Amino acid sequence: MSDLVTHFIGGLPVAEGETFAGYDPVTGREVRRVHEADRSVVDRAVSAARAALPGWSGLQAAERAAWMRRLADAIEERFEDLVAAEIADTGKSITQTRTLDIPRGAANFRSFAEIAAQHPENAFHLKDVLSYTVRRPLGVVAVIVPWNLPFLLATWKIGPALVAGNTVVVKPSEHTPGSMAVLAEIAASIGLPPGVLNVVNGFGPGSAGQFLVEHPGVDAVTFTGESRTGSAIMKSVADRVKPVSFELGGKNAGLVFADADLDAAVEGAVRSVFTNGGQVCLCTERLYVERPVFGEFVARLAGRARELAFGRPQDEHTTMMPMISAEHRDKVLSYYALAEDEGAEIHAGGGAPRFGDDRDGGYYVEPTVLTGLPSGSRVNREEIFGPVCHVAPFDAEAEAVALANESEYGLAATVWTSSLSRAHRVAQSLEAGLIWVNTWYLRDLRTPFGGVKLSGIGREGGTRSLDFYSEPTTITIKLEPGRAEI
Ligand SMILES: NC(=O)C1=CN([C@@H]2O[C@H](COP(=O)(O)OP(=O)(O)OC[C@H]3O[C@@H](n4cnc5c(N)ncnc54)[C@H](O)[C@@H]3O)[C@@H](O)[C@H]2O)C=CC1
Ligand SMILES: O=C(O)/C=C/C=C(\O)C(=O)O
Repeated sequence: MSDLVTHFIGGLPVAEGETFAGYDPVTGREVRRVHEADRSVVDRAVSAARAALPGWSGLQAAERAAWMRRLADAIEERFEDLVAAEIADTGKSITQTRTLDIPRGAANFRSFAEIAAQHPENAFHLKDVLSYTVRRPLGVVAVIVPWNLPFLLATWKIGPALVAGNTVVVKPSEHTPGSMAVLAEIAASIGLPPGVLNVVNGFGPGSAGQFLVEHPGVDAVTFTGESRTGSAIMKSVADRVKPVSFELGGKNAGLVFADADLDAAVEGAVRSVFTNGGQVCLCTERLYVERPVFGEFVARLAGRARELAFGRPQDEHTTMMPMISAEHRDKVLSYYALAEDEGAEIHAGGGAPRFGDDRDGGYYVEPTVLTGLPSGSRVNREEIFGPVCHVAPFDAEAEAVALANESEYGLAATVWTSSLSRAHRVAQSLEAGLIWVNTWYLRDLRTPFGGVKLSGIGREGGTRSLDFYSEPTTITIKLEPGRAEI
């Protein structure tokens, strides 16, 4: 990827529009310029996707699946370029990028190629009447994604949208255009038909994001990001009643029971609170720990938080990454200050680290462990999206469930216990779309993925993705005259 990022329209790079700066989160230095799409560039991208639609949707599903496998193979051939692009944009550690972000991108294409083969079509044959459904693509799909898992999240939507016969226009986050620029190069290099995958860059409101979702040639919108943004997008597509699939914010709870394997629960909490700098919608920000093990759990979690390593992304031992931007770092630090104002006790972190080198210009914050706040405090209610959690004690299972459910969000939850019946009972009582027991972020791409309440609308994953990205049409044929119509 060069340090000038262009759009990708109709199979070609398009260098149009003003440019804006991109910054290295590790040092805060400007490292790239990105073209911003205005309405006319967005219009060209949507027109290119529209023009490609008949040819692409007219392919046999197996032919589209073969393209998805080719994309996955080509991603693996350009693996290190994608790793470098993702690290340059986000400051993620090389270990995480090599084991999670980029392999998941290839898996997103490969797995939907397989899942498409199993997508159900129904046929009901009553006496003298045959009813069956065929699935048709929605048309041109707008894919709007955030900066925290740029490649993983974009491909999670592009794969099923394409395999279902749609064409797409992707708008990556303004902070992280790099890996989509490499994917565009990959698509061109394998000869993916022009216009099937298009990429436009820019911001959200008043820029490429808003122009894209509002465009009358866009038939559906899939979005991952903040709940408020989901709500804004919903308003802008309401007039045309476009289908939306939203995976939004979270304020995820983790419940640790006294009968849990405490070593596993502490290590699980380290992963679920601090992975990706806490910048994953699935991260745990509220922990509830049964009182007999509360003190030990807090001390051990705080100790592990202090051990996390703020190295350079390229150092394989690095375990803490910077926040994505100066603005987001300031937002996270404002919550650290708010926690103090609200009366929290800080067991680890609470500020920004100093390095004495060029990383002092970057966007780092300390991994932070808090206690002592009431459940109604803002720190316990609002999504912070940083490496921070609040830990509170509980005395009874029902109390723990009630505390976990005391949230406007309902994306994910974790339960740590050695009791099988408690695991099922509690998991079935939690108001969240995704519940992990004695683990966190263990993914099977065939399962439904998404949240309840402010955390989203609909589910993607497995055939649920294909359900969203296609429309069933029911065809009913009267085979014999004389049957009464209903
Ligand atoms: N839960 C989650 O998955 C995520 C939550 N966040 C939270 O959101 C806060 C804001 O971060 P942002 O990057 O601004 O997230 P965001 O949700 O506003 O942006 C995500 C994507 O939506 C686009 N967008 C924004 N407004 C739009 C609009 N009106 N129409 C169409 N596209 C639009 C953006 O350009 C970006 O590509 C963060 O501080 C963080 O707390 C951010 C990223 C992911
Ligand atoms: O699909 C996954 O594995 C992860 C999804 C994570 C998000 O949607 C997020 O952090 O926004």
